[in-house]
Amino acid sequence: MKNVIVKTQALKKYYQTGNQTVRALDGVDFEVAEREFVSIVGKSGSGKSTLLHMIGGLDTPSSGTVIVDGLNLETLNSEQLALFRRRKVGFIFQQYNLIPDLNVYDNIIFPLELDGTQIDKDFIQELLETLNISDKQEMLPAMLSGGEQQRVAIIRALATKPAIILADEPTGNLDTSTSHDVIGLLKMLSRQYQQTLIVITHDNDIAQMADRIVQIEDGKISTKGSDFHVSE
Ligand SMILES: Nc1ncnc2c1ncn2[C@@H]1O[C@H](COP(=O)(O)OP(=O)(O)OP(=O)(O)O)[C@@H](O)[C@H]1O
Repeated sequence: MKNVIVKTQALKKYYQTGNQTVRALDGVDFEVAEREFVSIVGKSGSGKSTLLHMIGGLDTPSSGTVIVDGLNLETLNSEQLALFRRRKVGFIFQQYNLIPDLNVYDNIIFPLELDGTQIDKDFIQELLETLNISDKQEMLPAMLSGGEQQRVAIIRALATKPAIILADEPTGNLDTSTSHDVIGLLKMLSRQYQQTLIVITHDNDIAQMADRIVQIEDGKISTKGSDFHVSE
């Protein structure tokens, strides 16, 4: 039995808009094992991003518990939560969120500098080479294609050596073949560096690349056809 690195219990997130309550998450019990690659699928508005935000400590639950790598996020103050986000988790979003005025290399090391962390230059060069972008490290993001920008965002997420990578529609802006390449690389790197990978996707082929697919429906983990194991 593998160690559980992410665990949510009776997790709820309700949003109040006017006199309407949106039950974005409505009782989610969810576990991810260390080094597992899980894809999260479900219709638009089903609660996928909300779940990822809770796991990443980007937002707080209405009720329920989120435990990541043995830390109950509820018990962390805002400073500890910021450290948790910077050190434990690597985020990759559909929008690459690169800083336009910084070149590729400086974008990658930006979170490390923010955190005052020692920069492992060899590791960054290895990532740049693996993702075939080392010749572009002095370029500004605007000079890169979408796929290249997303590869930079992936390196930036991996550079801090986080235990968990959380990716929200990371290939939503890319064509199908680039998307599959990018996820293939992400999967390979997460294996290589023994990271846990959670990816939200609308793309069935990408979902199938995971060890396990979890389906969210109306803020709950769907019981039909979900949580099945695609591979060992
Ligand atoms: N800040 C907010 N205020 C009010 N409602 C919100 C807020 N954030 C999300 N919601 C609502 O919560 C529900 C779940 O949203 P969420 O973004 O988690 O869905 P999703 O499955 O990620 O959708 P998509 O695939 O379109 O990104 C939706 O009905 C959404 O409108």
